[in-house]
Amino acid sequence: AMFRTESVEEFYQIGEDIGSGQFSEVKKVTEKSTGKDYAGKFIRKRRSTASRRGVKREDIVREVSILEELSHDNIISLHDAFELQKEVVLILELVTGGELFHYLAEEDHVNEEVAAQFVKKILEALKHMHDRNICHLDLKPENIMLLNRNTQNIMLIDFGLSRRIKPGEDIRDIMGTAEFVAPEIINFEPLSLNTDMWAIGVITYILLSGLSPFLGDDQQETYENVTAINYSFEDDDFFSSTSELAKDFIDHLLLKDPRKRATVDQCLSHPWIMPRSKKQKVQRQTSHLKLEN
Ligand SMILES: Cc1ccnnc1
Repeated sequence: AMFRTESVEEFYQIGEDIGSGQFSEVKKVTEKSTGKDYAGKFIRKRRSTASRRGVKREDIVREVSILEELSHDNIISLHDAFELQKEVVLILELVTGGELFHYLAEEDHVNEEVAAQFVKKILEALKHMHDRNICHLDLKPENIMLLNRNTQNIMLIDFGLSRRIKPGEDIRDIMGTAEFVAPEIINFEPLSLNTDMWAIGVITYILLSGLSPFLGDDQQETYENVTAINYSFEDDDFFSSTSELAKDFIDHLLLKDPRKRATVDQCLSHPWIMPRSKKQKVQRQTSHLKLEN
């Protein structure tokens, strides 16, 4: 059996809230036998098929089996799992550097050198997944945590929507957060590893400018902006110092046809991520933080 059925409180001391999701709460927990701290993700089980609250047991089993298959420095590791009557508790590696989202809120936008390092780390974690035919399908700043404030070291933390993509199998039913979903998700067309690459384009755009490329006044408007690929770098206040390399990187990801988007390997060898010449390196550095005076 995948889940222990003893009481989690017998083995872990439950601490304070450190995060919450739609149907889950994350609390700091301490393993009694070792004194080590972890993150306990308490996921409410769906009580009946008619209900829309809670998570289907099979979806929790899928998240656990994907977490067990992955092993990478920038992907959260699973230490233990318990099943109680109303909920499942995943004991996850504890990350305390805060969400990339909150870092962005304080930093507004980051200079290209720093942004490129962040994106490279996210791409390395994503490569580990894509090489195993696993796609995340919910990449967004909230699901990316900082290991600590001063490095670009990140951790992917939430695999609730992740799927194994079997060749020929058709996945159409996933719906992540409007700002980050690819056109094929909105149009209920088949999803693929390339669906994650769209989200990398959106996250990079936000890292560089602090703006969300497709965000509208409501979800409907956001969806219209996404399906129309309605984004630009024209807003001079935010992109005047952005390099052509960075714009080229994003333009190869925010493409309607998933097959035309750069793959994770192509992104890792793009000159914005892996500058080949002094000139390309300088291009990345000349974009500077417009320091608010
Ligand atoms: C919120 C969170 C999740 C997983 N690990 N640490 C913190």
